[in-house]
Amino acid sequence: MIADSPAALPSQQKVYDVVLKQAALVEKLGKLEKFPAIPVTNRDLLEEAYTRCGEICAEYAKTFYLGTLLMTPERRKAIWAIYVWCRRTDELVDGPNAAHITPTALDRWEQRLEDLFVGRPFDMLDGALADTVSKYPVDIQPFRDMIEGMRLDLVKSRYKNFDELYLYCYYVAGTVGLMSVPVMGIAPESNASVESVYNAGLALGIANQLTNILRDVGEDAGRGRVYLPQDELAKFGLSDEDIFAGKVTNKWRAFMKDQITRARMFFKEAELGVMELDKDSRWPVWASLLLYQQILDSIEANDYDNFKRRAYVGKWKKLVSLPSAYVRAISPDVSRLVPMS
Ligand SMILES: CC(C)=CCC/C(C)=C/CC/C(C)=C/CC/C(C)=C/[C@@H]1[C@@H](COP(=O)(O)OP(=O)(O)O)[C@]1(C)CC/C=C(\C)CC/C=C(\C)CCC=C(C)C
Ligand SMILES: [Mn+2]
Repeated sequence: MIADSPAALPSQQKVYDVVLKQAALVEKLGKLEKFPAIPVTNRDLLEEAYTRCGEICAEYAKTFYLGTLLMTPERRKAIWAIYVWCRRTDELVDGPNAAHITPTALDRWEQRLEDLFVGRPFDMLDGALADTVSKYPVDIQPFRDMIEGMRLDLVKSRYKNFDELYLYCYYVAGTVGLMSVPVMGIAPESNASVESVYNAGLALGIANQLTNILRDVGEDAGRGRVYLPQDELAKFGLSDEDIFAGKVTNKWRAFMKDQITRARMFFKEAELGVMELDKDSRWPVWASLLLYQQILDSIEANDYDNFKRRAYVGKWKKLVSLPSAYVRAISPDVSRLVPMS
């Protein structure tokens, strides 16, 4: 779905405005070139902060961490800093202290974000991100929007239709694409428009989150949450009761097939953008794309039982995906985005 087409959902149009703003920022600053870093008084402390970000990343997301090792040292550190901020944001509503998190706590977290963007970090991990955002054309809006997604999680547990769900997925995951593209960089030889590459990054985030949602249906239901479009459930003769009953029926299989098809469409949209990224950033992105897509295959292999069985990608499959991602990353004949006229 082209986000600026008349058929696009209202939330897709709203998110596309953010994409255009991000792309304009890059064009204003030159094609993803650095702008002057804020002065750092203690370089050792900053290096220590980045190292800690790398350690956290390795602890929580081993495969992804391995992928980042192929990026240039500067870019890898920046991606780690962004990863850690996202992880900490998600932990606020999903971590051990989640029960104590109030909208006020999220307001305070947002204030810290505003401060770090003007060079006043609260702690050393914020310091790493402050340094990153001063070096790359990363805008604050996707970060604010991710916090907005966490706010939504505090008050909302049902989604009327895909329009509402799309906006949620943008907030918690599409934003990650918009934060990462300016660091990963667009290949100097790319003819694609900046906004089309951002759009592909956004699509990868949406695809990943839709996949997460489909994998975690049973787990989320256990917490009273249904991240599935209510109108689409109804179309297949299903309701919340069926989700809580957790029985795999033919209606459920048919519904799931539809949802998986949509997630795959977003992956396809994302694939077009990967080859436009800077050469050394492509491999980790391909790796994450291939790994996440395999979760969808695994849901199918489980005969759509995402109530009691958790779809996962085994160690060997993960390992095999890495060289396959590498081959894609270096092969020039993968379909590319067409330049905008
Ligand atoms: C052109 C092109 C294709 C560029 C690629 C752009 C790019 C790098 C996109 C990344 C997309 C991505 C990895 C999105 C993350 C989506 C995600 C799974 C979000 C999760 C949200 C909350 O969901 P939930 O609570 O339901 O999930 P859990 O049960 O908690 O798992 C998140 C957990 C939000 C927090 C996100 C992160 C911690 C991931 C941050 C990742 C990065 C900054 C690095 C991305 C880089 C690469 C190379 C993949
Ligand atoms: Mn989470």
